Amino acid sequence: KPVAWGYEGDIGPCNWHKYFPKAGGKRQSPIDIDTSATQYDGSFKPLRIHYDSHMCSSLTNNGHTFCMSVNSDQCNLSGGPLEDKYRLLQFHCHWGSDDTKGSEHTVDGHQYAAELHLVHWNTDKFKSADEAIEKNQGIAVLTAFIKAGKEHRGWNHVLSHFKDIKKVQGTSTVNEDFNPKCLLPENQTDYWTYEGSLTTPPCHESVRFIIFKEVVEVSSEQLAQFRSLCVCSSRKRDTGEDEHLVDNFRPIQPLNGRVVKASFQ
Ligand SMILES: Cc1cc(C)cc(S(N)(=O)=O)c1
Ligand SMILES: [Zn+2]
Repeated sequence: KPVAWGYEGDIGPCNWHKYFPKAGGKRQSPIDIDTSATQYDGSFKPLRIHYDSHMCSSLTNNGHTFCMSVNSDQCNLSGGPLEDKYRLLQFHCHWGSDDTKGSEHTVDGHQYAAELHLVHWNTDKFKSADEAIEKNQGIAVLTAFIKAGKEHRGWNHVLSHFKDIKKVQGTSTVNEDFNPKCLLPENQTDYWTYEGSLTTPPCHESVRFIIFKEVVEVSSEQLAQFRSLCVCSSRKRDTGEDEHLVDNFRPIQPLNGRVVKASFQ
């Protein structure tokens, strides 16, 4: 029977380690990026992000976030700090109950309104994503910070399916021409990178994070749509309304001597 976990109370992040021991490990995510302590690495090749848009995908509410699964072998990531080729598996976001919080990583202590994770698995070293998710160098997550500002037209292609996944385990098939590359910032040469973990249980220490410096803008109304998703517990609050999925970000974790590299000076 899977162990329930969440973002508040007894099943919250402070207790994850009791059932998911990796959560108490030495290379956990997210972290604060202290820009005065990052180290420029001039050896990185250009990031190669090749996604096609004819990929069939489905959008699911897994009770912790929305997850757009992708099953195209044409969506690949390589270069930058990566030694191998990685394939896009899914993307999802983390957000907060208002625009002042929501990202998992922070920059010089600043928290953004949300954070996009494009999750890829190492197809050179492993035979399946399920295997890669547990292994060092198995996963690479392209990460973009999101702040409230002007509307983002690309995000509407995802948000338009939210009505089908309001309830937990709701799934919607997405067959339109949608290329998630449009969700990334224009500047894809300036990023920070470090070795960390899945930011939700089981918190496997298998992730290379690549975090773009440029912040993406979406409108406050679009952010409010993120918050409209309902959680798996969705136990009725005393007001009787469904609980909304809010603050699904993990607090920052100890750096434990890790160095965050920068692709820019
Ligand atoms: C549980 C989990 C699985 C995957 C593939 C990715 C993550 S995250 N939030 O670190 O991107 C979490
Ligand atoms: Zn994530």
